[in-house]
Amino acid sequence: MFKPAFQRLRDIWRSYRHRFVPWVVLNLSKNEKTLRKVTERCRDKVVPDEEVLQSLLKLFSALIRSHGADHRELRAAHFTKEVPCGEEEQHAENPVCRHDAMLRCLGFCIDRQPSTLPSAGTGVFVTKGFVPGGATVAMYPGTVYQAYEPILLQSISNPFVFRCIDGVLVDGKDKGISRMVFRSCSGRDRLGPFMMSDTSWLTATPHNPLAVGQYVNNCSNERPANVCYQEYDVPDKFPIELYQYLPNVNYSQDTRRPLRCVVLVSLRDIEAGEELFSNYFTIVH
Ligand SMILES: C[S@@+](CC[C@H](N)C(=O)[O-])C[C@H]1O[C@@H](n2cnc3c(N)ncnc32)[C@H](O)[C@@H]1O
Repeated sequence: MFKPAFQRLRDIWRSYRHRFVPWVVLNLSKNEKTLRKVTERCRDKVVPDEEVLQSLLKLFSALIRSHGADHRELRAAHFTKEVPCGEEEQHAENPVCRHDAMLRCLGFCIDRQPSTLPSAGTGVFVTKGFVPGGATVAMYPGTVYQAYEPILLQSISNPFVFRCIDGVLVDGKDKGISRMVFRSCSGRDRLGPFMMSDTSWLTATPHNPLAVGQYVNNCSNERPANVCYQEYDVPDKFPIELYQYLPNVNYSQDTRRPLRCVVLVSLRDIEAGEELFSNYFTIVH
């Protein structure tokens, strides 16, 4: 009698698609109507991986072009003494340029701002343009831990640990030990001149403007979800020079599987000024 009940409980717990423990445990009962139910794991993807890939390639290629163009323009200006020495790097890292690239390529901009929900801290908003349904709106940055890898220290009081459907964890906290781990793994994986991940999501001005998905707040009965999480494994054909914009890195160098990223996809059209809300609880039957 006891065993089947226990097993049922264990199965329900394991079937939670995404868990931000312990916030989920404390808040699930208040927001039961917001549970997202999916009948099969493979049906959970709102858009095909190829569409996610095309959006990322479009944005990252524009970012790399605008970065190069900034450098060229500034170098020229520098020679004609229009730009004082030392400002070149500053301009090339200009967030306005990156947001322009995003607006041109994807048709919208997103950014962090204080949430519209009381006591929910920071949230993510569409600040310009228009997001059509089915668009890749944001990325969830962080260190990727396989299900069997230890994360105990990093997970203590950490509301940014995201659990994928297969038990892979992504630690998106930009402070403390989580920050140190990300920076160290990112430095380790550098391939000659190529950076294999982007550490700038740890700052207020990420080079990849999509990499703020860890700040998206949970929906409520009054504020339904307008985005959802979707796993995305980086394919072999991903251009090596564009890895520098990926905000994820494997905790272990020996991981023998494609790099796991998590993207947020829009569930409907979203207008400028709207806050993004995801669903922290999804049950896969
Ligand atoms: C992944 S973080 C999201 C970013 C967070 N808003 C911040 O400023 O750090 C998850 C935490 O955000 C807060 N949060 C998310 N959704 C919320 C909601 N609907 N109402 C209140 N707090 C929320 C909770 O504190 C939760 O532990």
